Amino acid sequence: MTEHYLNYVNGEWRDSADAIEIFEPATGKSLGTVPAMSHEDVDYVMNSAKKALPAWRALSYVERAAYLQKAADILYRDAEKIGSTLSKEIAKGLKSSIGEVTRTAEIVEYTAKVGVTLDGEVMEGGNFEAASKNKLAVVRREPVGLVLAISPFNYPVNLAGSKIAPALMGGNVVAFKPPTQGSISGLLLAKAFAEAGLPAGVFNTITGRGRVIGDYIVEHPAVNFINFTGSSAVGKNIGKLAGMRPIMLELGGKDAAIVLEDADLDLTAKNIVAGAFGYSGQRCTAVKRVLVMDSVADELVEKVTALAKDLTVGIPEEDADITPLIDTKSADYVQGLIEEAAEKGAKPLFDFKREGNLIYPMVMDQVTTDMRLAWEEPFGPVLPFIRVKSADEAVMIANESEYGLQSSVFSRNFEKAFAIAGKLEVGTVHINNKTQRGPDNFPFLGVKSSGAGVQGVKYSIQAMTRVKSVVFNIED
Ligand SMILES: NC(=O)C1=CN([C@@H]2O[C@H](COP(=O)(O)OP(=O)(O)OC[C@H]3O[C@@H](n4cnc5c(N)ncnc54)[C@H](OP(=O)(O)O)[C@@H]3O)[C@@H](O)[C@H]2O)C=CC1
Ligand SMILES: O=C(O)[C@H](O)COP(=O)(O)O
Repeated sequence: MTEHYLNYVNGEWRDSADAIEIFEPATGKSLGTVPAMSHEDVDYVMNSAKKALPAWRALSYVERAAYLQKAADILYRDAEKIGSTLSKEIAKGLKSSIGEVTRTAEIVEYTAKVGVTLDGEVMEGGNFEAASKNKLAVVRREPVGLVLAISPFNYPVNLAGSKIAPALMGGNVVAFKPPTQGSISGLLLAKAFAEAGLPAGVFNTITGRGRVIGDYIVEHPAVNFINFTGSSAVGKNIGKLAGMRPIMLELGGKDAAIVLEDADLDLTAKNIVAGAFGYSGQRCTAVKRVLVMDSVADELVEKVTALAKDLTVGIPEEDADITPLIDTKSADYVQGLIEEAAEKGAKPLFDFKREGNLIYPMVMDQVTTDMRLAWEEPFGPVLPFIRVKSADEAVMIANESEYGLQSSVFSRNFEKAFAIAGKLEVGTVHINNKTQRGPDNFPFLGVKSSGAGVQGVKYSIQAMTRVKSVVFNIED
């Protein structure tokens, strides 16, 4: 018998009339069931959260930080337990899954530390005009209210913690909807917050299929801020439904690694392989295309292929580098991109191999801009090489993407790399390193179809709070 997990609402574990069964992607075995919340269940979550808001926002920063520190300690303690379920639920290598939980604990702990240093300010009207010299503004940050946090399947715990902790630190109450494939792990994360003793209603969970309850929770009038990570399609829909309410969207990407003639090719190859194939390419920040100068393309392709050949393929428990993709639809999509590119003349450097949803790593050379693989996000273990004649051509192709999450530039010429970084339409450029979100105190954002708003501990707290000024008019 597998376990039936419950939602955490208003300080209690609650069931719903319907349930969803969660299966392990790697084995097809049942991992347990979670409630499928109805609209009435959702209303109860939102009402409970709203009731808890006044007392929570009235607490001092140090009091809220103490709750977060407790939650972080519990997450450190339970990292292996939560990580082993997470590994099964989303077919992520066991070590990386435990690492995801530990990284979440680190974010929660750091949020508690940074939160207590964020001060308001006092402003003098006389700095603008002499006539206002008697006006003094006390500018402080206030919570936005009820934050709806929605995380994706590939980081169900970490991309939840990185929203929940800054929201709570800012004095907000939270309704957290984990991805369905990842909801058991999301509810285990909730257990840590529950054990930390947060007052009832401050933190709540909502499980249910996004396509069934997604629009309802997003449009819910009680919600004041939507903090979402996931696909661009769902994100754009949320943007439309949000109306005047502020949002944070972290969406898809097609991150390019631009490799110049003078790059250290060993370092470049190592970074490209780690960046492209980590968690089988199911990362928004994965290296999703290489734009390499013709003159060094052969050598780089050879080095990348040699490293990719050594990637281990298998099941998450064995910590294989490449594990089965999250579902059949995703695996079919990746296969379709590979086949279309091959039909149009791209050169697969390995034999295509697929067992169920397990796709073996694939490197494709001679990919050109008429192929879908040059533009679409596979979210799987396939790495296209596009050969270019100049840095300008690389920048042009990089910027033609509908996405704008991150890019890498590999070069020994720092000035040249810096100049290229300035031309790339993305949120972050990494010089001589793979694209990646962390360290988690850095700003993390996407432009164009890759998102809206800025994440990163301090930035997330700022995004989910707003300034309020009280102006004193002082008699002479
Ligand atoms: N830029 C970034 O930081 C990141 C971006 N991503 C992107 O996310 C995608 C993969 O994640 P995936 O989970 O498949 O993305 P989805 O967009 O399918 O789902 C993300 C979350 O949204 C929920 N959801 C689905 N439909 C709705 C709706 N109508 N309204 C509200 N919520 C809804 C899902 O629930 P349910 O599971 O129940 O459907 C899930 O919790 C990739 O495109 C990837 O690039 C991923 C991680 C980081
Ligand atoms: O979901 C994603 O892919 C993450 O936001 C990327 O995080 P990472 O670069 O740390 O894997």
